[in-house]
Amino acid sequence: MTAKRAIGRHESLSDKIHRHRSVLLLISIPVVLITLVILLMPGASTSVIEEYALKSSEGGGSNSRKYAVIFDAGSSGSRVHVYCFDENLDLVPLENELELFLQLKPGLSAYPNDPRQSANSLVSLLDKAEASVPHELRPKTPVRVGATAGLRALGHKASENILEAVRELLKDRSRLKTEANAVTVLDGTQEGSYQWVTINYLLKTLGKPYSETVGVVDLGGGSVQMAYAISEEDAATAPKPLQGEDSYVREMYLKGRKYFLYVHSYLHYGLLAARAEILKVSEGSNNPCIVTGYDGTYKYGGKAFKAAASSSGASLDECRRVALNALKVNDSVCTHMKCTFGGVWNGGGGGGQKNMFVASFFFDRAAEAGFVDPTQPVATVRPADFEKAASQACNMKMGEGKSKFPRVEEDNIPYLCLDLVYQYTLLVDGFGLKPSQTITLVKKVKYGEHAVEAAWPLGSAIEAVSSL
Ligand SMILES: O=c1[nH]cnc2c1ncn2[C@@H]1O[C@H](COP(=O)(O)OP(=O)(O)O)[C@@H](O)[C@H]1O
Ligand SMILES: [Ca+2]
Repeated sequence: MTAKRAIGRHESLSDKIHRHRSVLLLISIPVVLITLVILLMPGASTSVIEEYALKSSEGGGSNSRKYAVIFDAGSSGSRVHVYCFDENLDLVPLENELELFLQLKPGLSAYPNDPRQSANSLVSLLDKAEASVPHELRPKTPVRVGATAGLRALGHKASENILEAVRELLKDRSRLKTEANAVTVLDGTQEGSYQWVTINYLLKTLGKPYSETVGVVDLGGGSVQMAYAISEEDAATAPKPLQGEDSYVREMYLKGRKYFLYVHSYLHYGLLAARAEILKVSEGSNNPCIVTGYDGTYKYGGKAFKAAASSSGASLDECRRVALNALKVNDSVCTHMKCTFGGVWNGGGGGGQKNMFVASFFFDRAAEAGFVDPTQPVATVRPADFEKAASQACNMKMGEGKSKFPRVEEDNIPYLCLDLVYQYTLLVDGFGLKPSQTITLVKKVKYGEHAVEAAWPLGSAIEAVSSL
């Protein structure tokens, strides 16, 4: 042992290398090989650097992230959307999705005489929305509450009391930033133009010529909106709105381009409100739109309407006549070049109306009627598909509803003929689309790998963060 140690003490470096040459060879071969591969592969080493640079700018970029919390106080329910934008105003995922989206029923207008209770119905949405915004960004994050047809129909006093209670709730319970006018009843023009911005933003058509943008129709419960971009010349000759009506054209500056947007909202012509309008036409007697065998009452906006099938059953043709009557297509004066219905200017058509993205109840009823797949975000259909489904629904008896239309909700069975006839009539006789024209029914729009709700709050969020 001692001898060996003595030898070791006097061993030179070259002796050591010689003695361990096989081990050193074993280690050095892979190291040399890896180095060679890195040096020979073009761009390999720079891609490592780029990836790092990307990561570090993402880290720094999170300071320039902007969140927005938008409440959609709709007539049939309340919803909240939380979005996060980067410095280029692109949507950035929050956890796994591009937005936080939560909803509940009923809407604020279900509590017309109790503003506090109405406002408190938003508490669970508010708490979850606020929790999804990073702590330090909350005081900088705008929160907006936009109420639509439900509060519009309640009238100024009752809706203002509810909105005041909502303002109080936000002040007491939340650290989010409430700008002046953050809690309001949206006018129909705002609602329609936000919807147009949402869809065109998600389709990445903003910034392109107006004829490459798409038009939108949004069929809510209480109101329906149509919006599409028109040429500057057409905008210049737009008729003046009637007394008390919103202007027909809005100018918007988006992604470096000026757009002239034709937009109109029809209060009382959302799907649930239109049922009442159609039942009013038959004034307390039987109605040819009600499914054969049904005898009941339809409640809407605090009023009750007789909803009873006629003894001969529902009829597509007769229901069409009643729907045309309710829309006042033929018996209202059109003082403009061309009207939709109720004496409203139709916007003149053109390239911005070529592709129509039709949302909300159009998608939902088409899915319940079975001609659209509810698991897909969009579907291409024709107005004629609504008529075809209507003819089946108008020919069935109440008891056949579940087997003929397995996806229809129980409460909607008596009104399926009415709803589908109304939707067809609104598109074709109201908005003047051809029965054979293809339209896109839309629930969500794909944006990169994700899909985002096709609803007006994104348009409002973009406006809110653009001014920060
Ligand atoms: O964010 C959304 N995503 C998907 N569908 C929505 C969204 N918001 C509203 N809708 C659709 O609109 C329908 C009701 O409209 P809403 O309650 O908003 O009436 P309103 O717009 O006339 O006030 C819902 O049944 C639903 O189909
Ligand atoms: Ca709505």
